[in-house]
Amino acid sequence: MHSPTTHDGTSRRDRSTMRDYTGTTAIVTGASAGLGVEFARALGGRGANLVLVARRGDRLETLAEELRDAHAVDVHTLALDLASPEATETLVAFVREKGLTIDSLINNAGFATHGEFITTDPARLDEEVRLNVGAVVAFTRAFLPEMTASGRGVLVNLASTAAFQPVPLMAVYGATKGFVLDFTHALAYETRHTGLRVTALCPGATKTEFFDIAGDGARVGDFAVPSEVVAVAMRALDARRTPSKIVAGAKNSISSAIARVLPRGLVTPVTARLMAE
Ligand SMILES: NC(=O)C1=CN([C@@H]2O[C@H](COP(=O)(O)OP(=O)(O)OC[C@H]3O[C@@H](n4cnc5c(N)ncnc54)[C@H](OP(=O)(O)O)[C@@H]3O)[C@@H](O)[C@H]2O)C=CC1
Ligand SMILES: N[C@@H](C=O)C(=O)O
Repeated sequence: MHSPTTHDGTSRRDRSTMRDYTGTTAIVTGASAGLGVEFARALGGRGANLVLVARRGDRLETLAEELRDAHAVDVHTLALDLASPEATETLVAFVREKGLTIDSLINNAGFATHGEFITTDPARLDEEVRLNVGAVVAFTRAFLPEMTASGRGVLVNLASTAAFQPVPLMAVYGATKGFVLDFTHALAYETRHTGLRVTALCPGATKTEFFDIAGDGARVGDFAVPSEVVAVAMRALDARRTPSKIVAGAKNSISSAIARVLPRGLVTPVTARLMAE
């Protein structure tokens, strides 16, 4: 993927000054690595208090200290497996116990598996669906009422350029991100009369721990830098009108727009070749 700074779905006329999140509270899932860390830094830098969630609590605490020192915001951390059946109940109980009201939710935690579906560990596929889809739906449902009532925050769901076409060798991952994209478009419409800004962020390959987990074969195109991808998202969230989908990077914007309209019989074998390289 090439420079993500050139396209964020906003016109020059839409651009406005940076939004201030002071006094609001944002949950960032998957805040122990990659894009989640950068979302936490970006929101904390604009004054948001934070609830950081992932399994590696030590990393969350290190980031929390950094953000408290740098921005004087409140940062809570919760070490939790978000693919576990009790994840939603635990997260909601944690938020209520701290007396917090949630204004923003960044549904960022997710992972992929590269390889033939037929030989992939079924337990891993189950976890992938529970995290990439189940947690996104459940957390959104849990916090959407207070987020729409507040009208001061954002709902960002991490989709992917993988959302725009079937992805052989990452069949489950591509389908989960297709779900996230359409789910988010629908929610953006349903909440259009509230102040909540709702968007699906669609990065291409980005230099994070993602490929350590998915396997390097998962990558298509050049790497983007995580902080730049998040900067693209933050700019689109600053705009007077936030689009319900943000594709990071001009090249990705063009290829995803083409992939979306091509017949599946054409785009699927092309994607299969790219994924097998
Ligand atoms: N990097 C890329 O090329 C792209 C990434 N994306 C999407 O962006 C999002 C972030 O990915 P990225 O930052 O790249 O990946 P990373 O692997 O760097 O980070 C993933 C984060 O998710 C957390 N996570 C994973 N599994 C669980 C779990 N079961 N419970 C709680 N937290 C979990 C990890 O924390 P921990 O291990 O501590 O639990 C980590 O904080 C994902 O949804 C991904 O699909 C989309 C397009 C491209
Ligand atoms: N879009 C990335 C994953 O989601 C990739 O290019 O692999």
